[in-house]
Amino acid sequence: MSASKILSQKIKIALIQLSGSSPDKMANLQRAATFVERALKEQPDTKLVVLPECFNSPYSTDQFRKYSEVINPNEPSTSVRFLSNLANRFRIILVGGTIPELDPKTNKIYNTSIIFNEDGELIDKHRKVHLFDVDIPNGISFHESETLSPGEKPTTIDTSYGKFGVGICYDMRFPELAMLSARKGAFAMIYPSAFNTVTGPLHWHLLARSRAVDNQVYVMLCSPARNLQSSYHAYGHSIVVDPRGKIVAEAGEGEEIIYAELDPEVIESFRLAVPLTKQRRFDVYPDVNAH
Ligand SMILES: NC(=O)CCC(=O)C(=O)O
Repeated sequence: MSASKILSQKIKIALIQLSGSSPDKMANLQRAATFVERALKEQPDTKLVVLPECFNSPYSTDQFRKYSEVINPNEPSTSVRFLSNLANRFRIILVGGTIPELDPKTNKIYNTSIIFNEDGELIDKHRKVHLFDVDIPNGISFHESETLSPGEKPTTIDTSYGKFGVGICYDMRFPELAMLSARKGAFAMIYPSAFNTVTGPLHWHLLARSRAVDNQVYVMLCSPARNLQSSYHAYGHSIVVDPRGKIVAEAGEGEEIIYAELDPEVIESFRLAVPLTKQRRFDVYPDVNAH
């Protein structure tokens, strides 16, 4: 597939690094709306906006069920209705961070990203596939699986600009999701995220740049701002990396919006110069699925 088809035209994007969420869901949604409005005032051509992981609920395993919502496009829940209106009002594609999702059939809870088009339609959702379960001595212990269940499928979204893949935070450690989306022709991987202050300095930039270089796609990681009053200290540093592995925008640790323009020419020229897709040797590694 030619790169001009991968991304049909230049697109301006914004990542909103919101402060770590307060216990008040409605206040968190309103704050997200204020920042989206600010982004569109500062950069009126912005067409795609990303919010962080768990932007309207505490990032805490004992709180996920309490804040969970049933995601049903026919009966929109609080967050779905709010984000749908926001996307429609500003005519943007909105990757609405993540919210805890309750599946009413199974009573399971998922960490789920909901994605809206410019008309405010819920076009897809991604349930976090790889749960953040770690024990780092003298560092951090966190076990999402205490209350969350893992998603069961990769997610690639079709838009008027082309396709992008969605993963959630810890998902970025597993190259397979990005690889699958890239092979379907995605121009970018988007990860609403909330790394912590132990693993963030070690791996955040490395993983963003690796997924970009592996797949020659743009990579966007959107974090909450660091809030030392909350139980979980997010790393911040929301970041946009281009298909060459170059960091084109990066936030600090506080509340901030970062902007970037994704350019099909950057994808096309780098793929021509370093033609990885043509050079793959599935004859040498036939166990790796070519599709
Ligand atoms: N919210 C998460 O998935 C955190 C992932 C993380 O911090 C990591 O090191 O991986």
